Amino acid sequence: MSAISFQSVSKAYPSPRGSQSDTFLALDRVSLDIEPGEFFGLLGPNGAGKTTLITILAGLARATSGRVSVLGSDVQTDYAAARRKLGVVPQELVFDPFFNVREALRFQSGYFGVKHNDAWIDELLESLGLTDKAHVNMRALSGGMKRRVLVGLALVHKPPVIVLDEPTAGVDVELRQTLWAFIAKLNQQGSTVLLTTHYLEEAEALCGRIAMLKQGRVVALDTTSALLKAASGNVLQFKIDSELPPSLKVGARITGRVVQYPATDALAIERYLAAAREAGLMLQDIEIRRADLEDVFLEVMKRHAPAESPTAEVNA
Ligand SMILES: Nc1ncnc2c1ncn2[C@@H]1O[C@H](COP(=O)(O)OP(=O)(O)OP(=O)(O)O)[C@@H](O)[C@H]1O
Repeated sequence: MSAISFQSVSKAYPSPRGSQSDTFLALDRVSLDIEPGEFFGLLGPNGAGKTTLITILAGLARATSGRVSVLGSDVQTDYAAARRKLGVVPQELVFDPFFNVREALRFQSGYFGVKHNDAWIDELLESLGLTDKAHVNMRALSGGMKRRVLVGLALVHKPPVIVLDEPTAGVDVELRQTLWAFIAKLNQQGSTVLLTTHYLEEAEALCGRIAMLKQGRVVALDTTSALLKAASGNVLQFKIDSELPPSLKVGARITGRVVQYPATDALAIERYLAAAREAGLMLQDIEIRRADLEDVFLEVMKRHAPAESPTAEVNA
């Protein structure tokens, strides 16, 4: 039985541009099965549909069509069972301003019907670096601290499946490390983790398997190592003070002074460098590195070049 199963999930919203009968497909027949114990990454550019998929998984929105289940419990027809198996760390900082941290955790525990949970709550506070904030009102916490509490709230009922929607957005390096150490430990102990993030180095380090979404469709799905292997191979990287001639811009990614040129083989790199020399360019800090997940991501997104926004009629 899958830990999380999305079967041909579509979500249509009223089209922002069109007439009333037009719909905009935020998700287009997404099918994914995440196995128990996996650390799974869901990646995609802004607006790809990641949060929509997680919102449907959490039972907070209805899919227009398709089925979603958590460890065999359908999120619509068996909502309470599915919800109990799931711990969701939402992207937005939502919290009750009247509680202090410990009270919020106790309240959430009660919501899931878990009694005498103080030992686990203490462990959560400790693991998330919140012990000295236990009696601080939620209103008085910094953004990063609130995010730690959100993680605690999601885990308070010891769910076997943990969903993290951009948990490290706006979070300092220290908390990221604490958070990942804790989540990795829970994963090693058997929890399934579904993570969305824009920090691709985090996804590369943590996730065993990755799906990439674009415009509501799954455009890549494989193990992280297979995705990395299938990538171009190497990236030539250098800095430059002048403008690149148009011929050298083809296939290159330019960020300020830094130019990155993904290449399948050494010959392509040699050719590029020779052309740069011929053009009289002064390249600085030249290095050749292995393609990383960010290179793979950009390559996949480019391969699935922008299409018209998908519009379709989907049966409710
Ligand atoms: N309630 C809504 N009504 C209409 N359109 C919506 C609604 N919620 C999301 N959308 C649209 O659906 C698409 C997918 O949005 P979603 O938030 O799922 O993307 P995302 O991949 O999570 O993006 P991000 O990385 O920016 O968080 C976007 O085009 C968004 O504008």
